[in-house]
Amino acid sequence: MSNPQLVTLLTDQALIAIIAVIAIVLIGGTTGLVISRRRKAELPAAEPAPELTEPKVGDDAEEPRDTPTRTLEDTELPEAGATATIEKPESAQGRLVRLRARLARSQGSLGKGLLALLSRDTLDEEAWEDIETTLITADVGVAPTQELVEKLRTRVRVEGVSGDQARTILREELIALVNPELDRTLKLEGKEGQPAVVLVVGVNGTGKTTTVGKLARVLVAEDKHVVLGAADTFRAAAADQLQTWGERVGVRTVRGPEGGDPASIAFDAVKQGIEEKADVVLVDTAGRLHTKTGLMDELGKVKRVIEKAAEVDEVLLVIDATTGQNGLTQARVFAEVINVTGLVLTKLDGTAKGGIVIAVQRELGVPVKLVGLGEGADDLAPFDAEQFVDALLD
Ligand SMILES: Nc1nc2c(ncn2[C@@H]2O[C@H](COP(=O)(O)OP(=O)(O)OP(=O)(O)O)[C@@H](O)[C@H]2O)c(=O)[nH]1
Repeated sequence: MSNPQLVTLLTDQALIAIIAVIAIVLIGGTTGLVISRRRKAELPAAEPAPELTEPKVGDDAEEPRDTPTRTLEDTELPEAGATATIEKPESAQGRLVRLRARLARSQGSLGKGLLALLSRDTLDEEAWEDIETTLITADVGVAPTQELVEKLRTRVRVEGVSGDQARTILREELIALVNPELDRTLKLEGKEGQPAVVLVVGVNGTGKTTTVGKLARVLVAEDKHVVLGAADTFRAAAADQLQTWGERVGVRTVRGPEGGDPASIAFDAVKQGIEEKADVVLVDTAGRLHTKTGLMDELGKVKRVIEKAAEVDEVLLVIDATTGQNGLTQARVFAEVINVTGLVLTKLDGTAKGGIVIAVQRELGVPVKLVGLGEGADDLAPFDAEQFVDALLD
């Protein structure tokens, strides 16, 4: 093969190879482009970047739910048969045994302190002064303290304090001071087939709503048909709180709009109680103590309006045992504006100053009928003078 022929042949072959390579590259590139276009078309359109703004005070933390929240007024009592969630409250007897230990724990230092002082070998003036101080510190009050010390002195002089004598003397004199003669039963017999009406009053935070809830449980445990009246319209959450207590034991709560007229809610609750042939209507009230006249107007009106439907059988004044003299002063104001028939001392578990039982009864001339010994649902017990003193000395 001559040289020029070889060059022509090479050029033709090279040309064919170059064309083939270009064709492959073109086909491959077009396919890649089509696939990549398709992929792009499948992706959702990019969202526009959100505008970032700083949250302001009052903004909702979440989007509001599109279903409206059910109002509590709509809540009905569970259907008969759907009672699985309804609790069975503890009986009064059961709770007394359990709570006595708690009372002894909180008040033990008072009783034991007194006993130790009284059992000293020599009961000199200093020892008697220490006894007085112990009693005053435990909120027994000045007059009852002096009275008790006088009686103890006389008995120790006459009977001596040997052996168990100190305990016996102290027990008897403390029981006398707490006064076992007082009638502490709750008046729960309504007139002429009507429900008994119990009005619960007291300063904010003393434990009124809790006491109404706990008392409902005591009554339900005694198979009583109870209706609750949420006439504390001052504190927004009070009616919800009461309704929750009621629902737990299958008891209806009559409530009104927030800030509504307490007297009209109390009246509606009593009317509901009459319609349902309830045994007891318990009415929770607000304890605003801004002015004595304001309080008198409000409680007076609640009572008067209820009495258009039924008699008020009990007015229970709730006192926080931890507030000492302050609580006593407030209690005095309530007793001046409404005829209190019984006292409830709450939070006795939170203080060693059980002497307030004695002071407050003396001060108001009204018996302590119930004591609160904890935040638990069944931590309310009927008050009993002997059991109280025994718990002090245990
Ligand atoms: N430790 C203890 N706490 C109690 C007792 N009774 C009530 N409390 C607590 O006291 C607080 C106030 O109780 P509430 O029942 O809300 O008081 P309230 O008097 O109704 O208050 P207002 O509705 O504001 O008038 C709550 O935290 C209760 O759990 C008790 O006997 N012992």
